This record gives sequence, C-alpha cells and structure tokens, in this order.
Amino acid sequence: MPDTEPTQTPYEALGGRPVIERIANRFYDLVETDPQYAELRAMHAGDLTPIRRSLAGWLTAWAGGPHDWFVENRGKCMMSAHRGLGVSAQTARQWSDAMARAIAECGPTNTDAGRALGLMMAERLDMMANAMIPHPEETGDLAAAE
Ligand code: HEM
Repeated sequence: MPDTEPTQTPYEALGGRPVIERIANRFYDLVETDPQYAELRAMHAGDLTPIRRSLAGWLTAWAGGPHDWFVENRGKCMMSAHRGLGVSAQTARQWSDAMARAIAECGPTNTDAGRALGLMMAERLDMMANAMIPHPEETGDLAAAE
C-alpha cells in the first residue's frame, strides 16, 4: 500500500458539493440578470430551476465527485446534447464569460492552488463551450465561411 495521501480530486479541492452548487446557481443568476447574457438567456426555458440542478450535478461528476448525474442521465453526452441547440460564437462566449465569473466569485480564492484550479476549470469549460459551436460543414454554411 502506498504510504502517501491519496490525491485530492478537483471536486474535493474545490470544496465539494456546496461550492459546486454555489457556482451553478451564481452562473444562472448572472445569465438571468445581466443583460450582456441576453442572447444566452433567451435560448433557455423560462424556469431555470431544473437546469440549475442539472448543471450542479454534471459539474460534480465532471470534477471527480459522485457520479449520480451520469447514472440518472445514462448515455447522455453533454456535447451531443448541445448539438441541436444552435450554439453560436456569441452565445458560447457569453456562457464561458458567465461561468468564469461564477467560478471566480464562488470557487476557492484563499490559496494559490485554489485560484489556479478555478482558472483551469474555467479554461477547460471554455474549450468545451467553443467545441459546441457547430462547424460550418455541419450547418451547411461552408460556402459562407469561405
Ligand atoms: C462546457 C459547456 C457547457 C456545459 C457544461 C453545459 C451544461 C448544460 C447542462 C448540464 C444542461 C442541462 C442538460 C439536461 O439536464 O438535460 C444544459 C442545457 C442547455 N445548455 Fe448547456 N452547457 C454548456 C454550454 C452551453 C452553451 C455554450 C450554450 C449556449 C450557447 C448552452 C445552452 C444550453 C441550453 C439552451 C440548454 C437547454 C436548457 C433548457 O432547456 O432550458 N450550453 N447545458
């Protein structure tokens, strides 16, 4: 048996479920109230309660916490789930911006490692959001993109 402490998951280093829930709720509070995210808000259902819960569950599993979200949503792929939603460069940027703010406000800020983890999370999520923008080949806009 190794005599070192097991490595913390990002979920644990963040502060676990309470911190993830604060991030998800702050994210949707910003999307709901800040006019700079109006286009992103308009894409969503009127009641954001279910998606607040879903995002917290997904982030929990993604960061290495309990996998309940994946058990409840067996076979669901976050990338495929967004394919038909009409994500654009503008709305992907709004998503990433609101998420970076939510993480900066609610994630760990008291240590360098905590701040670095928050920045890394925001960066990875931004990469995912950008990858959700359909390629011109998928939308049939190839000629327009050339
Ligand atoms: C890393 C990037 C993203 C993550 C982790 C994420 C996460 C989620 C989650 C967990 C759901 C709920 C799925 C469900 O419960 O079935 C969802 C739905 C949705 N997402 Fe995302 N999302 C991301 C990026 C985006 C972007 C870039 C946009 C728009 C530009 C977007 C727009 C939507 C919309 C419109 C819904 C459906 C909401 C509704 O029905 O009210 N998402 N997303």
